[in-house]
Amino acid sequence: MSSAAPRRSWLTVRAMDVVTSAAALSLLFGCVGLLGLLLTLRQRSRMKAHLQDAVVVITGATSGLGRECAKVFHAAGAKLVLCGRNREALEQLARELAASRASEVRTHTPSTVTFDLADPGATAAAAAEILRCFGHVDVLINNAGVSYRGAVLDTPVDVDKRVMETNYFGPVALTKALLPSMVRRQWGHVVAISSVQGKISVPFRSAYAASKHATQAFCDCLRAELDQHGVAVTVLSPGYIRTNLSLNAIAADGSRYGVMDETTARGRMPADVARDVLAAVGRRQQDVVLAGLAPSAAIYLRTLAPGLFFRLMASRARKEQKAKGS
Ligand SMILES: NC(=O)C1=CN([C@@H]2O[C@H](COP(=O)(O)OP(=O)(O)OC[C@H]3O[C@@H](n4cnc5c(N)ncnc54)[C@H](OP(=O)(O)O)[C@@H]3O)[C@@H](O)[C@H]2O)C=CC1
Ligand SMILES: CCCCCCCCCCCCCCCC(=O)OCC(=O)COP(=O)(O)O
Repeated sequence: MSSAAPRRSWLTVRAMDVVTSAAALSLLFGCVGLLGLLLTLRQRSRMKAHLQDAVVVITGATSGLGRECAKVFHAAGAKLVLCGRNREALEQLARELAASRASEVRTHTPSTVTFDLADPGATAAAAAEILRCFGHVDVLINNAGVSYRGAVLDTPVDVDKRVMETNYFGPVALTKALLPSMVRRQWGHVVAISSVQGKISVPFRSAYAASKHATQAFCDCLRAELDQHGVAVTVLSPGYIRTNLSLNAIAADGSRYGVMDETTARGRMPADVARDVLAAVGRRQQDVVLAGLAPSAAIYLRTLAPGLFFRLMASRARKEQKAKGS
């Protein structure tokens, strides 16, 4: 007599195995997808919570990237302290932002603090004034900066110092003046608007590239030291942006360069870069390059094949020198 239990063929058993495995895999992928979605949603809501009502200080808010950062952080609900040298331009921007109704979130009337980052005597008083605006600082965005155009051979060291004062020593002094209050609260965020030229140096930008490399190095040390105090550090390294940077650049003889370079004119719109800055700050990212393929590849080339990178830069220097001569 044969058994009552139905006998399954080998093929049926394999097919059932495959179906079971596929179902398990789908469930697994589904769970991973759902987890990813939940994490993204949590990150977004944290990002919003992080910036809503956060006190955000922006240096160099009078023009270019700083001005656009002011707009996007204001629209995200941040309490802004706008810094710069031109009081009237800062107050005008604060009035414009206060009057704008382009946000769904609760917004705040910005405060302004006027000071020159290149004046070492001004920083302590400026930091105290910044702290008085809203009582503390959550995010310091060191954005103000000046570029430089010239050959090392033609440039007196005074010019190097001026660039370093604005791009490096000023922001370092301001950061140090605001850090104790962040450490006391075990919360804060220092952001540096560096440049692709903080990672690679291109000819005829010695003072500028040096100031941005110094910024990167300072921030990398700062990040390591302040992690234990709840203070985050973000270095953003943009490529060319369509601003007044080249117009305002310091020439080798110390004068204003005063030319809108083609590279600058063809750069990204500052409003787009500002949105990337907002996202990186919201996520408390550590190091972000905001540049296209060629500059990003050049950064890797500098590390992986330095000899080749240096040859390319030397040839670029010869070409530029020749073009200037003709
Ligand atoms: N444009 C570009 O291609 C790129 C720019 N960056 C960086 O972006 C940042 C912003 O520059 P960007 O918007 O392009 O250029 P802008 O020249 O348009 O803006 C520079 C800002 O810095 C301020 N500033 C300059 N010197 C001082 C100082 N001594 N004290 C206080 N504030 C000062 C200016 O204020 P004031 O009105 O008083 O002059 C201005 O608000 C800079 O750090 C720059 O290096 C990085 C990569 C590419
Ligand atoms: C494996 C292939 C590698 C290809 C490498 C090609 C090398 C290309 C060189 C690219 C140099 C990019 C320089 C970018 C500079 C830049 O974006 O700077 C941003 C600024 O801060 C602009 O300031 P500036 O005052 O110089 O206008």
